[in-house]
Amino acid sequence: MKKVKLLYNPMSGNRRFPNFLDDFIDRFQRAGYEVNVFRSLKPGDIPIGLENIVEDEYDTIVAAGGDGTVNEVINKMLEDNIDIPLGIVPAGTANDFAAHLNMPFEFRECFDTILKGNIKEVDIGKVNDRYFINVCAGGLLSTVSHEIDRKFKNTLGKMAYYLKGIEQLPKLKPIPLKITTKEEKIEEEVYLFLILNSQGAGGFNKLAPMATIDDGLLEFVAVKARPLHEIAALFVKILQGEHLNDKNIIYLQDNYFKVECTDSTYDPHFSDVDGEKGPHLPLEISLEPRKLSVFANL
Ligand SMILES: Nc1ncnc2c1ncn2[C@@H]1O[C@H](COP(=O)(O)OP(=O)(O)OP(=O)(O)O)[C@@H](O)[C@H]1O
Repeated sequence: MKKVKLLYNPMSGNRRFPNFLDDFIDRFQRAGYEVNVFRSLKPGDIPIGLENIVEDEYDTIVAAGGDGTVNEVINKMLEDNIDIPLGIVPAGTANDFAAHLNMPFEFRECFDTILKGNIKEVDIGKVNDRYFINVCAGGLLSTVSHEIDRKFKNTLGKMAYYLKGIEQLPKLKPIPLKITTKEEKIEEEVYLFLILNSQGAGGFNKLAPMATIDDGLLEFVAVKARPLHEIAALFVKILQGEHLNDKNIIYLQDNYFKVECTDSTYDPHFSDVDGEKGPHLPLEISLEPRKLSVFANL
């Protein structure tokens, strides 16, 4: 008999996933699977659900939650060399990575998509010693996801990110950055920078319209620190995915970036990694090509 391990975060998104547990078990059992379920009881629990997995014990792992939950799952899988295809159920708020894989947002349809078994090998980013699936960011807006009250996020969904973002605009503070890739070195003051594996983050789904998750490249997008009236129009362009040629944008593609703050007195806050708090600058970011097998609807 085949075996599937489901790990779910009951607090992700609008908390609806637990209502679909019976549907999940029903569909997988009918497809000939024995189902093993792990419920994350508290923040940081997810890796426990993948402890001591024996090689060949499972045929499929399914993670139901947002990007933060998926991040915890893939970190544990890659650290422990668990080479089992991963299905992602977009039960979070933004679900940027699942959106890029075109996974259906209706849960039952998503279960069926996983059962269809279309597997894709995807690139995985690494920031310092942690893996990320989707994004590593810093500056304005990147702390939004850490500051949003969970209730606010659960009720308002993606809108919560936008509202919190607007609330942060008056706090705009440039970060003096040095960005080093294999090819070039750039020094520039920026308000925000993102290093993306897929096309979007935080529900902005066209931040890096050229990105694909198996091209061996990460996309660096930064907004230069300029007076607000100069960059106001840029935000509309960003929503439409038409910002890459704008003079106030830095856009790079590479598989390695070093991001440093050039002013030692400046506190660059924390970075954001897949919507959760990440390390302080400096950041050393690399890409591991086609490192993980995931179920996709592409
Ligand atoms: N039982 C739990 N109760 C509260 N928080 C949890 C629990 N299990 C995991 N977490 C925490 O939830 C966070 C991840 O949330 P997740 O990203 O899945 O949902 P989201 O924030 O709603 O969605 P998205 O990241 O797509 O916007 C992680 O910080 C994780 O440690």
